[in-house]
Amino acid sequence: MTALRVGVIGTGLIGRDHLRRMATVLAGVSVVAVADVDAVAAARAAATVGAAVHRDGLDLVASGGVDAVLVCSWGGTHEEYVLAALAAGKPVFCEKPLATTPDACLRIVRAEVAHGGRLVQVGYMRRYDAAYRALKRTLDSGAVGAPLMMHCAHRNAGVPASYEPENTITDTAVHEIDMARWMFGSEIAAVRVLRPRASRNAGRLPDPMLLVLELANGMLVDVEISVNVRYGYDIRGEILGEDGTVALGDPGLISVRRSGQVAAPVPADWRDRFGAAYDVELREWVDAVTGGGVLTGPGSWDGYAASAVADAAVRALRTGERVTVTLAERPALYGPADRPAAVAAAWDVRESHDRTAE
Ligand SMILES: NC(=O)c1ccc[n+]([C@@H]2O[C@H](COP(=O)([O-])OP(=O)(O)OC[C@H]3O[C@@H](n4cnc5c(N)ncnc54)[C@H](O)[C@@H]3O)[C@@H](O)[C@H]2O)c1
Ligand SMILES: O[C@H]1[C@H](O)[C@@H](O)[C@H](O)[C@@H](O)[C@H]1O
Repeated sequence: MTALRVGVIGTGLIGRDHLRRMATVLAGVSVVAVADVDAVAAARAAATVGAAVHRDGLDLVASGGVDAVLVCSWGGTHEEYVLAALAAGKPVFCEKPLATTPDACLRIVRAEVAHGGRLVQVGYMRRYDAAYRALKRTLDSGAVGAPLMMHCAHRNAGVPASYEPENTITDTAVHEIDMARWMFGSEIAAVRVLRPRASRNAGRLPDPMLLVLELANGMLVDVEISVNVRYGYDIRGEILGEDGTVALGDPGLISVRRSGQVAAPVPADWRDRFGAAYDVELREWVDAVTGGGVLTGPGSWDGYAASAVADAAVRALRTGERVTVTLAERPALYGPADRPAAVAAAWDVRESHDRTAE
């Protein structure tokens, strides 16, 4: 079998990490081209894998030698490259966010629908993380009963100086927004943002904050966002069900007991915490693209829905009000919204009780 020939646009932190992954971890894929507005960064990254450097991203997408594209540039540039890949009929894996506004995401959704089949996957890697997958398996088995609430924390040791206040939602909380839709098979209907006093490390950022997501199925998901905790990268989640709870475990591989204390390592950053998830994510994407092209990962619709919720949350942050989320009509291409069996069963029972009581 010939290897999938991939071009990577954006050779910053995650672009280089995916480059290394495709060159040294995954089979059946070869990075043949890179592009970056920073020509020095592009040349340096290309040299690590023996890839060609393209003048710009659009030139890379159009290249006959590139079968599929990875978009790892800044969020504001994603739309142009994803639309170009769709126009060329090439599969495209786009790092989150799919685009920076719901309208831009909808333009991608419409272009994909016009193409007539799924070509886009968005880099929401938590869906590939062993711990989140175990959480979902346990939930779907019915072991803790119908879910009522989920408590999450998303803590970054720090963020780049370029981080704008709304990036705490559009770049950071957007992972929990996607995760909640996937975990519970329900859209998010409304959002609120609460803020305690700011951390002395906050600078000009709204740090920390608490998002409260109201799901269409009646659940609440709360998310603490802290982007300057200094001590490491800390991702938490606990689901409260009607019959029990299930939580993400400690990601550290070891714990040390010494001098009357227990110590365990905290991941340094997202590469440390989610490295294995990115491996699975890209392996499944390469397998799907080379094995007939049926993409099952998060797609354009998911990217759009996450962006619509993030947009509402940014308004909630600015106004202090509860903001409802209104989604466009879901095209048939993306199938029916997922409903995990346990959730569907619980709500069907409740609806029939409600009807009996009337
Ligand atoms: N899934 C995750 O957990 C995860 C983790 C990190 C970053 N990301 C996402 O990946 C993207 C990149 O993040 P990063 O941390 O690697 O940023 P980065 O700043 O380290 O790298 C971005 C690169 O894109 C290049 N670039 C900017 N505009 C370009 C353009 N028009 N054409 C080509 N190249 C361009 C920059 O020169 C830079 O080298 C962002 O959308 C970010 O949200 C996702
Ligand atoms: O781009 C990064 C990345 O998406 C990480 O997974 C997230 O924890 C960070 O907050 C964000 O800035």
